[in-house]
Amino acid sequence: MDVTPEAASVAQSPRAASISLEGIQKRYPNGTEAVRDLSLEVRAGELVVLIGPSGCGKSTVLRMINRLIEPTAGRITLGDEDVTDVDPVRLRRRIGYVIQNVGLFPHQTVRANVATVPGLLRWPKSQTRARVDELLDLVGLDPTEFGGRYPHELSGGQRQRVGVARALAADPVVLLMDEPFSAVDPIVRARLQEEFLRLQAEVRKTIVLVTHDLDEAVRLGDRIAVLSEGGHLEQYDTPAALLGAPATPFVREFVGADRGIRRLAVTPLDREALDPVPEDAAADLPTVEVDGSAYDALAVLLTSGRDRLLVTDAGRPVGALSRQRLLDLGRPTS
Ligand SMILES: Nc1ncnc2c1ncn2[C@@H]1O[C@H](COP(=O)(O)OP(=O)(O)OP(=O)(O)O)[C@@H](O)[C@H]1O
Repeated sequence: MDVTPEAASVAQSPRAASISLEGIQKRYPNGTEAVRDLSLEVRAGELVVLIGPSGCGKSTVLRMINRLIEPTAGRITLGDEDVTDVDPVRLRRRIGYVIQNVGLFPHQTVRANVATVPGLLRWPKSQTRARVDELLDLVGLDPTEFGGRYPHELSGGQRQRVGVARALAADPVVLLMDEPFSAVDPIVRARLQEEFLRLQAEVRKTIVLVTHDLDEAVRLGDRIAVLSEGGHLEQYDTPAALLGAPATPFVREFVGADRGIRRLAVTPLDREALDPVPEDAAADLPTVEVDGSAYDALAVLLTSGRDRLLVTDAGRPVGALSRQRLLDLGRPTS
């Protein structure tokens, strides 16, 4: 039987649903047209980032997906189900929601916070307890050490992890995240992002994440939707395509003059593009592992002051890369 890549990804993640927005509009009662006419498809198991300037309608879009806000026109479907046909409270139990500063219940322990939705769904106590422990482990918090603490007894990063665990508790088909990592300092943020990518590789949820931070979008997104005022979709593409070929002047300006550097971070070291291992000088060249990015290779070159490096696979040389070749990788195509 032939299986399309999309069907295969659904098969591997039966608990993730695709999302489809068709001609969505939101006009607030005061007349503000926050979103004029937006159509967007998110595949099951995909992590899509919404990015754009302040006020362009990102949060409005996110909150229409779980019906915290009702669209004034258009259709939103999860899998093959129209969300307007579903009771909003039931809908929200199938959609995890993580917001900036997390919104944990301050007078409840970490365990009780994570158990919120299983509690509403009246899961048996033993099942809830097992699920809560499993999730705390999954987000890197030891349940024995942290389960009984209150939110004010945690660091910002730990609170953020509890927020993610809580959102995943009832195995939602979709996870919506609004600036989830913006309340922590840059170092914690980078670590949370890395952990989050590992977590996503394991749980493979359909995720829509809103951020202001282009580096975060490039690091996390399978695809990035760049929005301008009124929720207008300027470009919807992979990070490499977005940085390599901005589709409109707005996107070009938004991704900035340093997009070449950013692009290196999402450019893999293509084995086909490597020069042969030089027989004479290989021993004293600096090295980078082949599963790193072109950015990693550039960092090695800059630190070493050399103009060529050796690319290795588990320590064994597989090719060489010159500085010029490396810089060409970051050159935008338009
Ligand atoms: N309840 C509301 N009533 C009226 N206008 C609103 C309401 N909520 C948001 N808006 C307006 O809708 C537009 C989009 O707001 P939204 O919060 O979706 O933008 P955003 O892109 O998420 O912004 P930010 O990045 O600053 O969080 C803005 O002009 C905002 O002022």
